[in-house]
Amino acid sequence: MNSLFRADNAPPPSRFNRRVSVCAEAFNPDEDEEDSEPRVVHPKTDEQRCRLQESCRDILLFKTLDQEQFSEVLDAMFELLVQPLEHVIDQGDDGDNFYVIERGVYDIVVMGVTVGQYDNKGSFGELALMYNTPRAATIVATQEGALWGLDRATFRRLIVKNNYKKRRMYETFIESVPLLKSLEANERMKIVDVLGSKQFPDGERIITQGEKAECFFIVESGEVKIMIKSKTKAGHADNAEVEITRCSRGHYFGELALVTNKPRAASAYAVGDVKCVVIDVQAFERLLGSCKEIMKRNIAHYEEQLVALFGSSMDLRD
Ligand SMILES: Nc1ncnc2c1ncn2[C@@H]1O[C@@H]2COP(=O)(O)O[C@H]2[C@H]1O
Repeated sequence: MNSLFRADNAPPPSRFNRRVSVCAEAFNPDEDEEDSEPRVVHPKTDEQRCRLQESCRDILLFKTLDQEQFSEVLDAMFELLVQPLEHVIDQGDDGDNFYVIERGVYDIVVMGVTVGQYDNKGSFGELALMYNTPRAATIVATQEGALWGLDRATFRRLIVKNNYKKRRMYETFIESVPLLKSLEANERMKIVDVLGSKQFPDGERIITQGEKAECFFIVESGEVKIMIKSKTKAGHADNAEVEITRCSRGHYFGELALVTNKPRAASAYAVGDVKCVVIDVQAFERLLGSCKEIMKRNIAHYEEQLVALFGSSMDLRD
C-alpha cells in the first residue's frame, strides 16, 4: 500500500522497516521482541477520535480488550484516505498494518479472483500479523474511502497477546461445539483468534429477520429464541412472530443467511442474559467454509419445522 495518502503525519510504510515473513511460526507472546518497542501515539482531533470510535465499535477483534488496551489501540491508529482502484494490501506482501474501515467498498481478491467484498464496515489485514505469514489476499478500494491503520507492533503487543489468553479461555468451549468437531485443532484455534464475545440483556434482539447477515453466533451461556414472522399461513396475522426453536450453550444460529447468501430468515432474541461467541462473515467464509455442507443439512430440518408451523416452508434455499 505504498501509494496511499496518509491523513496525518504518520511516516509512510517503508520496505526497509518491514519484517520479512516467515511461515506460521509458533507465537510465544512472552518472548515477543516487539514488547519493548515504545508506545505508538498518533494525535487526533476530537472529531477524528469520534469517527474512529464509531468505526471500531463493532470490530470483533477489539471486543475482548479491556478499556485501557482499547484506548491504547485507538491512540495508535492513524487515518488513511484511499483512491478508487488503490491496492491497500497485495497478496504475498509482508504484513505492515491492520485496517479498520471507516467508509468505502473494498474487493477481496485471492489469486486474481474476487472472493468477497467489505461494504463500508469491517476490518482486514489481521492474518499476516497474527501468524507471520504473507498477505493472504489483495484488498482493492473500488471507490474513494477512508481507513484506520494499526501498526504491526501495536497489533501484536495488544491483540495477539490478548488472543493468547482468549485461546486458553475458549479452547475447551470450542472443542465442545458439535459443529466444529470436524475441524482440525489448529483450525479451531484460528476460529478462537478471530472470534468476539457479545452479551445481550433479556429480550434484546440479536438478529433481525429480513436484514443482511454480517455474522454468525454460538451461544456461550443463556438461551436464545428464534422467531419467525410469516405471511404464509392463514390465521397468522401479518407481523406476528412465532417461536421456532431455542438455542442453548454450544448451539449456533445465524448461519443460514451466510450459507444461502439471503437476508436473515428469522429473528433471534435473548431469553435472560445471554453471551455469544460472534464470528464475522469474512472469517466465516475463510474458516467455516468446510462446515457449510454440515450446515446445509439443517435447511431440510428448518423447512420441516416451517411446514409444520405455517403449512409452507418459505424460500430458504439459494
Ligand atoms: N477469503 C479470504 N482469504 C484470505 N484473506 C481474506 C479473505 N477474506 C478476507 N480476507 C482478509 O484479507 C486480508 C489480506 O491480508 P492478511 O492476510 O493479513 O489478512 C487477510 C484477511 O483479513
